[in-house]
This record gives sequence, C-alpha cells and structure tokens, in this order.
Amino acid sequence: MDILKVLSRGTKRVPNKPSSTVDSKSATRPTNPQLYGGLKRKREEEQPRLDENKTSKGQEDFDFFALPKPEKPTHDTAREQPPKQECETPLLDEQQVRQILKTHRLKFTLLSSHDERRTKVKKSKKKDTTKSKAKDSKKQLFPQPLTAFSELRTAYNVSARLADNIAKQGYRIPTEVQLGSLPLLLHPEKAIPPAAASEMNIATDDGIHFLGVSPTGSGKTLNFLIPTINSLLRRRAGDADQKAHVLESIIIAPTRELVHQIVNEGRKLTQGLGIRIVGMKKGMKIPAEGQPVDVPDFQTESGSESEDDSSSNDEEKSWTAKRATTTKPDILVATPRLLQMFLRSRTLPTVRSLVLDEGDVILSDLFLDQVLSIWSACTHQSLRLTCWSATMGSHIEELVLKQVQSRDPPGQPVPLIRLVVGLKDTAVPRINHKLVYTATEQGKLFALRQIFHPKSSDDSMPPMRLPLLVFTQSIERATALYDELKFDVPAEAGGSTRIAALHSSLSDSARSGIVSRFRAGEIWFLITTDLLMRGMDFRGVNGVINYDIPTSAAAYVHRVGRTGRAGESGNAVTFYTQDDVVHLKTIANVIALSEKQAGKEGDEGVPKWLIDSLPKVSKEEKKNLKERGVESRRGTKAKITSQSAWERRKENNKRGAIEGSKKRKMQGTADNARGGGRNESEWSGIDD
Ligand SMILES: Nc1ncnc2c1ncn2[C@@H]1O[C@H](COP(=O)(O)OP(=O)(O)OP(=O)(O)O)[C@@H](O)[C@H]1O
Repeated sequence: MDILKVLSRGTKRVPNKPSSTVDSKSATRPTNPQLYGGLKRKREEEQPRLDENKTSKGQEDFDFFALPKPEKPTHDTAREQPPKQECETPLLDEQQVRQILKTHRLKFTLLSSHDERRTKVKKSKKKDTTKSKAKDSKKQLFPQPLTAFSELRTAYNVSARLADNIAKQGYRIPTEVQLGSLPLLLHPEKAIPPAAASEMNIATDDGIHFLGVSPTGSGKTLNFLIPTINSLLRRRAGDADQKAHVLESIIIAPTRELVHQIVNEGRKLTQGLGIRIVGMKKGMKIPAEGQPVDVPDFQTESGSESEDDSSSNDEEKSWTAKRATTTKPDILVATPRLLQMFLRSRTLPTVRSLVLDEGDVILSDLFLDQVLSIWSACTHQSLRLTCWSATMGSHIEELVLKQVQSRDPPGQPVPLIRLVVGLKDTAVPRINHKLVYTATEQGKLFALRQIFHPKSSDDSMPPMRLPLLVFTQSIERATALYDELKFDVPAEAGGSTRIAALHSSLSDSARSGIVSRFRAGEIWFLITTDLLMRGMDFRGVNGVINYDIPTSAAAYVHRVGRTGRAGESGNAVTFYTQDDVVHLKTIANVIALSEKQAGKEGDEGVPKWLIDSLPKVSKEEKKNLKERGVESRRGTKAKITSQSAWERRKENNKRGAIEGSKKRKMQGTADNARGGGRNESEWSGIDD
C-alpha cells in the first residue's frame, strides 16, 4: 500500500474502476467527500513507503477502492457465515498513522481509563469537581485509520454482503470521520495495537464507548450504522437459530423525521442480510424484559410512517387492533419520548448497543430524563454507547463519562474515546457565510424578497439557487413568515405550493408530506425551525437563510450545515437587526473560525472590524438567548408582516382574477381563430 494514496486519495482519480462497484447514485455524489484531506498534499517522493515489496508497477495501479467480489448467498435467510480470513492488510506504523490523522485533522482523546479513575478517586478528596477529573484523564490516541472501504472486509472483519451493500450505495472514499473511527468501532483491539493499549492502560477487547464530533454532512449516519449492523451479523454468525430476531441495538434521534431518515439509510445497508431495522411508531410494542413481543413491521403497516410523541392510550389500542403484519426488530430507531413512553418500568435486557444521534440535543434538558431512563432500561452488562454530533459541549462529555463509569463492572473499566474532526463547533469549509444588516424586521422581509426574486440587481446578497431553507426563531414566526410569503411565488411557477412551513405543531402526515415534497424538489422555499432540521440530509440544498439569528453557536453550525453536505458547496446568509447586535458576536466568531479553518483569506464572511466592534456576549446573555430567543420576537411580538393578511389575500385574488381573465381571452382568441365557439362543458370548466 502506498502512503501517498492514503494521504491524497481525496484528489486522485481511481484507476480502472470496476463498474460493478458503483451504481447510478455515485454519479451524483461528489468525487471527494473529504473536508481537510486534500489540503496538505505531499509529493510522492517525500512519502514513506509502507511495504517496498508492494510498490511494483502492478501495485501502483492497484484499485484502492475496489471491493472483493460479493459472495453468493448460500441460503434464503442470507445470514452471514463465519468470516473467511482474507488477505490481511498490513498495519501502518505509528509515524504513518500520526501523519494521516494530522492531514485529516483527526484527534482522538481517551477520556477515561482504569488507572486514571483510581488516581482520580484519590485526588477527588482534595479537588472534587467532575470537570477537573475529566481534564486529568485526557490522553491522545493514534488508532489505525481506514484507508479505503475495501479494508472493511480485508482488515476489519466486515461481512462481505454488508461491504457489498456499502459499495452498491456508491460509497467509495471514506469521509474523515469514517476514516478515523470505523476501525476503532469495528475492531478496537486491532485499531489500537496491544503495545499502545497497554501504554495507555486500557483494555479494548471488550469494546469501547465512543463520542464522535464531526462536521455536519460528514457521514456520521453511515459511520454508526456499519458497526451496528456488522456486530449483529458477526455475533449471530455462529448461532444455531440464525433466523431469530432479537433487539440488540437502539438508535435514538431527536425527531421522527430523523428517525425515518436513519431507518431508510439502514434499510439500504441491510438489504439481503436478514437484519430488521425498524422506526418506532406510536402504539408499537417492543420485546422488553426479555419477552418476545410482536412488533408491527414499519414498512408493511398501513398509515403514517412517523410516530407521535404524544400518543394516547386510545390511539394505541386502536392502532394495535388494526395492525396488519407483525415482526420483531434487530435494530430499533426511536425518539426518546416515544421509547420512554413505551418502556415505563420495563427493561431491555438484550440491547448491547445504544447510539445517540445528535447527542448534544438528546442529552440536553429537552430529552435528558427520557434518555437516562432508556439507558438504565438497557441492562445488558456489555452495553456500549456511541454518541454523535457536529457540536458537543464539554458538559455533555462529562455527563457521558459519569454515566458510563457508573456502569463499569468492578475492575473492568471500558474506555471512553472521543474523536474530534477539525475544529470543534465550526461550520464545514465549503460554505460561504454572509451577515446582512437589515436594521429592522421590515428590512428582513425586504432583504428576503431580494433573494427570492431572481431579477434583483442588488449584489450585497449572494446569488442563491433554489431550493432554500429559511430558519426562524419559533413556530409562530415560521407560520407568520409563511403567511407573509405564500403569495410571492407567481401562480404560473406553482404559486403557494412552492413554499411551506415545517414545524412540530403540524400533524404527522403534514410533516412527512412536506419533507417528501421538499426532497422531490416540489417545494422551493422551506421555512422551518432548529429542532426539526437537526440531522436532516437533503441533497442539493443550495442555501440557508437565517431569517432570525440562531440562538447559539451550535444552532448556527447545524442550521448552515443543511447545505454544503458531503463535499458540496453552499451559501448561508444571516440577517440581523438592531435588536440582534448584542448577541451577534457568538455567530460572528463561529463564521470567522470556520473561514480560517477553510483557509479563506481576508474578510470574506465577516469583516474583522465588525467582530472587534461587536459587544462581548456574557454567559448569562448567551444562556438567556438559547433558552428564550430574542425578546422582541417572542410570543405576540412574533408577527411578521408588511401588509395585513386581508390585504395580501385581496391582492392575491385580484392577481388571480387578472390571470384568469387573460387566459380566457387567449383561449377565446384561439377558439375564434379555429373558427369555432365553445361548447357548454368548456364554459363550465372555466367558470368553476
Ligand atoms: N463516504 C461517503 N462518500 C460519499 N458520500 C457519503 C459518504 N458517507 C456519507 N455520505 C453522504 O453524505 C451525506 C451526509 O451524511 P449524514 O447525513 O450521515 O451526515 P451527518 O454527519 O450525520 O450530518 P449531520 O451532522 O448534519 O447530522 C449523506 O447523503 C450520505 O449519503
């Protein structure tokens, strides 16, 4: 293997790509999902060789990303057989590993270990704060990276069929987070060789707990799904009763939209594997307390695919009564509230893996009680936790550390390892950021219309192609903005159907309808709120408009992260008024840091003079803003309007009447030209 290929693989074309490994989807994927890998490319002659014997001419042309040919299924359940030992991929030496991790800006830190814990307990008598304990125990690690997806099979014991499903989805080059953490999650003993593990005083043979912090759109979903699915396959490979479905993994996500998205991704990876991944819905029963309970199948069940956190007993009963098919999941994806509602005092003894997607929200006050009770309900002693997000505060890390340590069996601590990709809490490099001062609320509407109307000649606004996401501070503001804008799109371009507001007070079916229409490109402007968009992956969102300023640095990162995903570029515009100036520094700093990280020179997104002139934001103000939003936009002050709704409707009706009259005239001219009049039925159509 050539280290140059490892370091520069984001920029190098793959020679002789076998057509069987790529499907149509790959054509639409960016060729380079790397964020930082291509930045510091070294010349070939400077690179150390891994194995001189393997650098013959033939080896130079070795298709780095090609996967081994899929094995033929041997039986109908398509269960995996114990792995055949394939050609071993040689381990990189520590210097090479360090270089790759540095190039891709990957930093692994051990947040806990047995010895550290003992010293900490002693120390804690003097200095008993969790923060100082956590700080004391941090150490850097250099695990083996994944140099190509093909290594999943050859080096990390991934099932051939799972590897084949990954290839079929067109995934060819691992992103940074995948490159860094897949080996560690799949095969920790191999990723951290025994010498390094003993130096760090950790044992990895019984798995690890993991915190993954990587930019938005960097492929964290695939990253937690692959190890989850693979460990299920491997564990069951030797089972006599391979057909049994036992709930072994739970993935928790904050919204039903995200649950649905994860299930969809999971389904693509589990095709033909005999693994059932199910999204939890209201009324669903899951196998708790070790009792096998029938679970309705997510796909075959009639009705809405999304659940509702506030399901009533009546709804539950009627739903259960009308269920058509039942099944049991191997992997359950759920929102915290719904799962906890089902659990009450029941336990989930068979669950070995708990994944928290958007972990910082999941462990925020919004869901903390529910998540902790789910965590306690998972009573298996080998339960391993992974927690993922693009932003993660230190209080979340401390919370996770405290929780996992409290469950460690005596004398057998399980390491908690954290990976940070790039700089923590920054936006992805390929986004252009712009702060736009609009002075007043009216000014925002004016600025938004300039973006919406393509004929605008104002170049203070970046050119933004459709589709666009527009964020507001609250549901009331999203609805008000929708009411204001719904007549802005001309009828001939689809009128109000092109614009929608998505928020949690809508019904399940309305929410999933809007998401599907937005995915299908039927909706061009989607007005929404922070929580609803967490983790959502819409291909081709070209721009994000923060109509109301985000209420925290994390909110900014996640909002703008709906564009510029998987290596694509995007635009983010943030409006601010006089009322926002006191809060702006936090956002301006995130933009400045993100631009610096992206290697952008000068004052592209936010001029230095602006940052310097903005007032400092106190901790108290930050907290207040995060919890309550900007005061002048709360409650009844949430109104957004340039005219009264009545005036807007009147204007729209007038416009419609004029359009209709024009059409009738044209139709009449055409009919007269054909020499015939209209018959009754034609008239009735137009008059309706
Ligand atoms: N190795 C890869 N090569 C190309 N595309 C990839 C790769 N891995 C993931 N993707 C694609 O990148 C997109 C973003 O992935 P995903 O939604 O998992 O990001 P994320 O890191 O979870 O983002 P967020 O923090 O916003 O939740 C998806 O469309 C996914 O299919």
